Amino acid sequence: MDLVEIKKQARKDASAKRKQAFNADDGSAMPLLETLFFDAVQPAPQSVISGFLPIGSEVDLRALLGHWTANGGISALPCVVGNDQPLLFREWREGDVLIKESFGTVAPGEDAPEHDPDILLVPMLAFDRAGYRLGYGGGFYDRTLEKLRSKKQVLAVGVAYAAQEVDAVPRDHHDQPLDLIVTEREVIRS
Ligand SMILES: Nc1nc2c(c(=O)[nH]1)N(C=O)[C@@H](CNc1ccc(C(=O)N[C@@H](CCC(=O)O)C(=O)O)cc1)CN2
Ligand SMILES: Nc1ncnc2c1ncn2[C@@H]1O[C@H](COP(=O)(O)OP(=O)(O)OP(=O)(O)O)[C@@H](O)[C@H]1O
Repeated sequence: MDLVEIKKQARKDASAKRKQAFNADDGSAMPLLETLFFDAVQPAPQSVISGFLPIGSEVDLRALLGHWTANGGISALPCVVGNDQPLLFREWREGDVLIKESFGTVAPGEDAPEHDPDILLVPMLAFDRAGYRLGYGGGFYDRTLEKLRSKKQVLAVGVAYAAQEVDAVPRDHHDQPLDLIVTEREVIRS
């Protein structure tokens, strides 16, 4: 099997596992993840934190991002510019109008200020303890982290249910490792 096939199978397995974890969650997972994140990272007040709005069984960061903006911080969401382009990030607070993009995601409109985030909360299907992640396969976060890391210091934080851990994510040369992974159970530093 080549890497593309291996990744495809891994995505299928990971997707099923994530759905299970999502369905088993009694509502306690996100508050636990949020507390672990803020305790571990202690973001400077001026930090821009990017998250994402959940699709399917992804972790739901809305409360975390809402608490950050309620405390005076800036939260941002990813915007897809093109299939082979890095993501852009635009400021967002609860209640702001969102526009539909391809891939079943929504994003802030062009009137929302653009930011290069200092801390990126990164969605994933699966992760391993070395800090590697499996996404949907668009390569969006790999491209985005490569670009941002060449410009400034950023902290890439993978967020997921603990059950999404695997022994080793199949690795490509362009895969950008995460600095930190936070689940409802623990913080993993790679
Ligand atoms: N919530 C969220 N927003 C995000 C991402 C993400 O992974 N999650 N992205 C990360 O790059 C970017 C959008 N890119 C995406 C690329 C592919 C798929 C995708 O393949 N979606 C599945 C449906 C998944 C589901 O419903 O569980 C599909 O279309 O089959 C989604 C987003 C930016 N915004
Ligand atoms: N830095 C990069 N420059 C050019 N192409 C890239 C880069 N990173 C990834 N790609 C391309 O993106 C595609 C998908 O990569 P990969 O399987 O690692 O995605 P993923 O990490 O699962 O997805 P995502 O980051 O969108 O959640 C591959 O075809 C790869 O060639």
